[in-house]
Amino acid sequence: MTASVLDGKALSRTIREEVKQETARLQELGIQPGLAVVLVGEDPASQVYVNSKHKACLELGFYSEVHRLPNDTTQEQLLGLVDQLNQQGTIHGILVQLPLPKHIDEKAVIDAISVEKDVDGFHPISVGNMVIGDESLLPCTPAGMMEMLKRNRIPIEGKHAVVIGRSNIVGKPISLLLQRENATVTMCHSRTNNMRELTRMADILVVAIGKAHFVDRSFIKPGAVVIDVGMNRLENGKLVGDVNFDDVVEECSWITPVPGGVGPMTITMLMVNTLKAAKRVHQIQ
Ligand SMILES: Nc1nc2c(c(=O)[nH]1)N[C@@H](CN(C=O)c1ccc(C(=O)N[C@@H](CCC(=O)O)C(=O)O)cc1)CN2
Repeated sequence: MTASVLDGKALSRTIREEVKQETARLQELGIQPGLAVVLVGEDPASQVYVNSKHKACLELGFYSEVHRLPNDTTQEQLLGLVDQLNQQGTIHGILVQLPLPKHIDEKAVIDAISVEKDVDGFHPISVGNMVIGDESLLPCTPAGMMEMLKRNRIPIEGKHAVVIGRSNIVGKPISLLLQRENATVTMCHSRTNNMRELTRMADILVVAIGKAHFVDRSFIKPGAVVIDVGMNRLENGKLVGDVNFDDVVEECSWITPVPGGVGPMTITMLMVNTLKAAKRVHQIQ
């Protein structure tokens, strides 16, 4: 068996086209979705992501503000900017690029973002709403994964999903979203004993552990769907996932590549969330 590849770039193009059309409809009503992205410091990867977010906004017809602050910005200064953006009518979504420099408390900053503008879905109220199944903006990477499964009509209900990794940004939310679709979910992490015994029972395996090529074919149940959220830069500069793609591809039914899988969906779902936030504030269906 050779797996079909879940192409995040192609799906992103489709979804962005949908967002663009919906944005044009809003503009006829005098509404332009607006996103503010805040970057503190000069982390090279973060700069690339922030530029991509700005570019995506312009392509879709959004209003975009990028605030680039120096590395020695104080927490008070950053909270002051978040407060200003919370009040600003042209802004429907606020995203503070992570990671933040060590002297700034990430949680304090996320908590300060108005829930209505929390397009990252990281605010504790957004997380709480997701847990109880109420309407909320979902974290972009897990939301992107769900979209990849659903739009490719990959069955979730009744399936055994195993998630490796328990981060607040990926592992925990994707476990909840899969459970919401009636999967039976097992969570594994760095201290799980006999991890292979669990992963070999997985119909859907999500890997978000942050270790290059951690998963090989010995982890895989034949025919499984494998979603790789890892992004690891090797010394030779190559970007690889947490899954050894070449080793696993003949064992599974579907697989996401790195690059070109889940990654591109992250920024696309940010655009979807910003559009939703704008529609919600203007009470548009
Ligand atoms: N506030 C947030 N910070 C961070 C988030 C987030 O969702 N919210 N996620 C990541 C970074 N990120 C977006 O911010 C992001 C990561 C990866 C990609 C992507 O398209 N990856 C490509 C490869 C890109 C490359 O070559 O480096 C891929 O996988 O194909 C987009 C966005 C952490 N911070």
